[in-house]
Amino acid sequence: MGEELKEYRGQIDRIDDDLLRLLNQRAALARKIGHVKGESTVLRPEREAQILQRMVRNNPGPLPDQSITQLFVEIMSHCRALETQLCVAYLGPSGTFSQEAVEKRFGHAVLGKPCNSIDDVFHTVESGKANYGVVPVENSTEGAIGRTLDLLLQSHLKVCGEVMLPVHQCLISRAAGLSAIKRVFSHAQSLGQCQSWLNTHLPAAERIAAGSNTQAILLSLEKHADSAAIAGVMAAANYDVPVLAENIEDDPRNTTRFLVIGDQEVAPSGKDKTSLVMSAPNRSGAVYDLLAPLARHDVSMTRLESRPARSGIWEYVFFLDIEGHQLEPKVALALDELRQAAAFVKTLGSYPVTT
Ligand SMILES: O=C(O)C(=O)C[C@]1(C(=O)O)C=C[C@@H](O)C=C1
Repeated sequence: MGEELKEYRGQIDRIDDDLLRLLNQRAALARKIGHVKGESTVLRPEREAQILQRMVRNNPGPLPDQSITQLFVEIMSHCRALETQLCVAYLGPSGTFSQEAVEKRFGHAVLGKPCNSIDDVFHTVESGKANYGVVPVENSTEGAIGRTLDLLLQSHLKVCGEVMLPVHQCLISRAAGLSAIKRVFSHAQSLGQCQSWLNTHLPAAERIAAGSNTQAILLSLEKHADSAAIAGVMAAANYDVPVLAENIEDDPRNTTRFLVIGDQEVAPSGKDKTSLVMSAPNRSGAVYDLLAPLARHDVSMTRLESRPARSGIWEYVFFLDIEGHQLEPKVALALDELRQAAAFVKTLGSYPVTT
């Protein structure tokens, strides 16, 4: 037993020495690439997506694909930081799911900049105080985040990527137990994601919407004997509040999709999607006419969301995600025809698909 352990640990030490050498060789190359790129953009989402796809495709195991992805996100994060340290704005404070989304996409070698609101994330990136921003755009249980859609319509920023984050909610409190809880604070989205659980386990508790889940924790701590908050485990740990119940979201597949926004047009990766927003002229069959060019050129639509246009009552704009990059010939043709059929079209960006 002792000999076997020593032998295996010896092998691990030799592999770690190799890894150390190889990681530094990789980092030195990234630094050289940084010099070749000069003043141009350091982050290349298409290249990072291709690296991750290739590593997953070639993964022989036993490490699961998800672990390989996480490891290479971190490796690229640290290599990228030798070229320049990126600043990424997100809906704060720290401990929110938005921060988790930043770490999932960019790794840990970036400077996170917590902002007070989604508007603030957009302003921070627009004014150059951060290189990128990460904003929630839809949740699988609660649907679209309207404010993000409205701001995408107004802003000159582009969508440079997406992050899918499984969201697991916890009931956290310093109260003695569930029976002591008279009120539950959380962001309206999180309260919505846990409605059935709350109806069953805390039917009499008042539900109070807060600006963020972290703010909800702070509010609940002011009256800790009879208050609770709904938030993620990371936020619970940050504030050292006991978790009374885990995975209380109504749908265990509950996922929030975030968008990466920035002042950059992303090149094709080979597996991309394009987000756009458009409005239809006010006549019968107009929406059908808008979608016909997509069907004609065999471009699949993965999402269609309508939103009040704010230019007139009962007028709408439509947010679409379509498969493919806007530079791919069939997508470009479909978009050209769409521009002729629509009253207004704005391409929000093409970016690599993630799962
Ligand atoms: O290939 C590049 O352009 C690099 O800068 C290297 C690298 C990497 O670590 O592989 C780092 C940052 C970019 O976003 C893409 C890839």
